[in-house]
Amino acid sequence: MTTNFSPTDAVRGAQARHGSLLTLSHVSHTYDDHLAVDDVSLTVGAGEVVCLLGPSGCGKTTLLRIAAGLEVLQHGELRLRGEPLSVPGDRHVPPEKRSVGLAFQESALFPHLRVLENVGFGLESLPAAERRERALALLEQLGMAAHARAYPHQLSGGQQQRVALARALAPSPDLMLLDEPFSSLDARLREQIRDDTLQVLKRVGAGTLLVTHDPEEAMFMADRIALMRDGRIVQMGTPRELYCEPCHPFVVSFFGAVNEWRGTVQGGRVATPVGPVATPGLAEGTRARVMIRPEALRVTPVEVPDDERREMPAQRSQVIMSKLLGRSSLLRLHAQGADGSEANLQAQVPGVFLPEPGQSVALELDPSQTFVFPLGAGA
Ligand SMILES: Nc1ncnc2c1ncn2[C@@H]1O[C@H](COP(=O)(O)OP(=O)(O)OP(=O)(O)O)[C@@H](O)[C@H]1O
Repeated sequence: MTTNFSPTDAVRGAQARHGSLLTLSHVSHTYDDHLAVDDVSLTVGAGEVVCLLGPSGCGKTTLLRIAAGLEVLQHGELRLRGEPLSVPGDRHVPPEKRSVGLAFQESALFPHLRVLENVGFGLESLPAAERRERALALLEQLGMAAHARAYPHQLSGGQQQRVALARALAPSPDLMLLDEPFSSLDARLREQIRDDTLQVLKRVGAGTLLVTHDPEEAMFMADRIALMRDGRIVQMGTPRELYCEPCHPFVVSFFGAVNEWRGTVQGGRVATPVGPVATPGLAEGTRARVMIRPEALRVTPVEVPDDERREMPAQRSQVIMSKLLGRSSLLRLHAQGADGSEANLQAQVPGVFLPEPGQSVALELDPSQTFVFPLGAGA
C-alpha cells in the first residue's frame, strides 16, 4: 500500500499523545424529561483513540452529537484545544466550524459526486493534483481505490461507510468523531477495515472519539475506553484496565458471559466449588459476589476409577457438554467442591478441546480473571 500524507501529518503523528485535545466537563443532556447524559467528564488527547462503549440507549451517540455540535450543549463545558466550543445558553460553534471529521451512521455521501470527488470535497484549498493524490491514497488505505470512479448508489452499504470514513479523514482534522463506523460491514471485512482505519488515524495523529457497542471493537481500537451505563461513565481506562481491573460487576459482565457464585468472606476468602477465592479489602462476614470468567477455568481431564470416585471429592467435577467455537472450545461443567458445594459452570479454553460428557476433570482457577465484589455492588 502506498501513502501520500504530508510532512505535517508526520509531525502531528509524532506529537501525538501530548495534551488534551477535546475536554468534556460535567456534561448533562435531557430529552424532554429523560436524562440521556448524566454529568459526564472525559478528555481525548492529541492522537488518542477514545471509545465510548455501552449498551443501547446509554447515551453514547448523544455525547458524540454534543461534541460534534449536532446537539446544543445544555449543561457543562466543552472545549477543543482549550477553547470553549459551547457555553450553555450562550456560545455554540456550529458543526462545520469545528474543524472535526464526522462519520455518523447516517452520514450521506453526495449522490451526484463520484467516490473520488466525495473524498476530495473538503480539500478545495489544495491544488487539484494534490487533492486527487490525497483522496486516492486514503481510498487505497481503506480498500476502496478500485471504486474511485463509482457513484455512491453503485456501492454497498459497507463500501459507502468506508468512503464516508475516507471523506472525514481527508482534511486531516485534529479530531475525528465516529459513530459505529464499521456497523454495516460483515465480520471479516470489519476486522480488516478497522485495522486499516486505526493505522490511518495513528499515522495522521488524529484524536478520535468513537462510539461502539461492541466490546471487542473497543478493545482493539481504543487507547482508552469509557464504559457507559444509563448516561454515566462507569469506568474509564485502558482496555487492559477495564478487562483486568474492573471496578464494578457491570464492567466484568459487559465483556462477556461470566460464572457467578455468592458466598461469605471467611478468613479473607470465599469458598467456591472451584476452590477458595481471596477477597482483599472485604471485611469478614461480608456477603460477596464472585465473578469467574470462562477463560479463568483451567480444565484437566482426570482418570478416576469408578471405585475411587467417592474418595476424591475435589475431583468430582464433570463435563456436561463441549462445543467447538472455532478458535476456542466451550465447556459446560458440573463443578463439585471439596466442601460439597456444587455449581454448573462454563469454561472457554483455546483450541480444540472436546472432552466427552461425563469425563471427570480437575478445575483450577486463574485468579487474574476472577473478581470479587461485595454483594449489592451494582446488583
Ligand atoms: N432525539 C431524541 N429525542 C428523545 N429521546 C432521545 C433522542 N435521542 C436519543 N434519545 C434517548 O436518549 C437515550 C440515549 O440515546 P443515545 O442515542 O445517546 O444512546 P446510545 O447509547 O447511542 O444508543 P444506541 O447504541 O442504541 O445508538 C435513549 O434512551 C434514547 O431513547
